[in-house]
Amino acid sequence: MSFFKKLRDRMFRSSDKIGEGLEALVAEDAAAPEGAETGASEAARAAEVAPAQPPAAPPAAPVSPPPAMPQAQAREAERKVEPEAAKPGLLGRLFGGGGAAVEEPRRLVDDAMLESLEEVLIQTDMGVETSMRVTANIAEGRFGKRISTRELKAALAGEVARIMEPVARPLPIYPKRPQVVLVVGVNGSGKTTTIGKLASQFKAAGKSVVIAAGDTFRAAAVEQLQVWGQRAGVPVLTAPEGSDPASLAFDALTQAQAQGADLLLIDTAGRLQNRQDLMEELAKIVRVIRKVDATAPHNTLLVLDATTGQNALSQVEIFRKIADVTGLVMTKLDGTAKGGVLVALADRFGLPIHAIGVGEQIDDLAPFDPEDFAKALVGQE
Ligand SMILES: Nc1nc2c(ncn2[C@@H]2O[C@H](COP(=O)(O)OP(=O)(O)OP(=O)(O)O)[C@@H](O)[C@H]2O)c(=O)[nH]1
Repeated sequence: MSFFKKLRDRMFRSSDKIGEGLEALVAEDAAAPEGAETGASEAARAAEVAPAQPPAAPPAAPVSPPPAMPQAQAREAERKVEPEAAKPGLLGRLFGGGGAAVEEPRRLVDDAMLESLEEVLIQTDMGVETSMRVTANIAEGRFGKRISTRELKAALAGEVARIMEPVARPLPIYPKRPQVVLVVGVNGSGKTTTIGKLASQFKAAGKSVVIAAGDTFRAAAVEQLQVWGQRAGVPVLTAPEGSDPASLAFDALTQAQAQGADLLLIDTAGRLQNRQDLMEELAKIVRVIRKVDATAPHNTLLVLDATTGQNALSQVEIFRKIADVTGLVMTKLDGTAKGGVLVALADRFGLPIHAIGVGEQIDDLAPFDPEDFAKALVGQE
């Protein structure tokens, strides 16, 4: 299965939420009583969009309404189109061509519609600021026109992809051996799983990988890494429970160097309850590994759990203060209604998003593709 298909299938809750929200938003207007929303200011705004459009005279021929037409006028034109659309010719019906004449429901892009759109986006955890910016961009050039769900989804996917494009960068691979990747993030965000997946994928790509189980406070995390290591055929260096993670990182880097390994992945603890301790622990790991290689760590990956929604934003803020975060991995995009938080993250911090996780298996981690993500997020086929 392609990763896009998997992403689209598994991001069902986000896509459902946005997709259904957009359909409801368009349908709302289609179901509204004729002319109900046609206020003076709206007509004026619509006229502003298309100053050359004569405001009152309906078109003589039954053609589709020009998009910038005031609402009442547009509806009038639509009514004239309907009888044609409802009666496809015999040949058309025989060969299934009749369906093409069925008009898609459309909604006027006005203030009320844009407000509803903003709400739909906020519900997916895109955040207020980003939702407002995206909505404003959607409005540009479309205000006063009538838009279908399909067009709205395409426009939205385009906007999301545009925001995400600059941050979509795979984990950079340097000629430096071993390349040291420090992996940070709160407990349960998916650090261990991500390290396991990365190790397996790099190993499968022919790289030699070493893992350091630096969360020495959680025996379960160490065991989990050992399982991943066995599965991937990658050595996992461990230390006794409660011992100094910096000392383990030092040993691991020395060993990785001696082995001529390509990549050293260092897991870390994620206890944010005591931020000061964690800060000191991470700073010490960095200090100590720099005794072996002054340029290490070459990447500091922050692993974020998509299901935490807006909380991911504050985690980035905190971890940027305690570690020199160079890139993000977003896990658990499967089964969350909060996938929009990735857009907020990109918009707010501009940190590279290296990979996304959509499940617990090795191949459920893939480089971040902005267009696939945007399409999956808005439920576009
Ligand atoms: N559905 C889903 N589950 C995931 C994904 N990534 C990780 N998980 C699960 O999330 C849970 C926590 O993942 P861990 O990798 O243990 O997280 P951690 O950050 O290492 O947590 P600690 O070991 O407590 O520090 C596990 O049950 C994983 O299987 C993902 O992309 N999708």
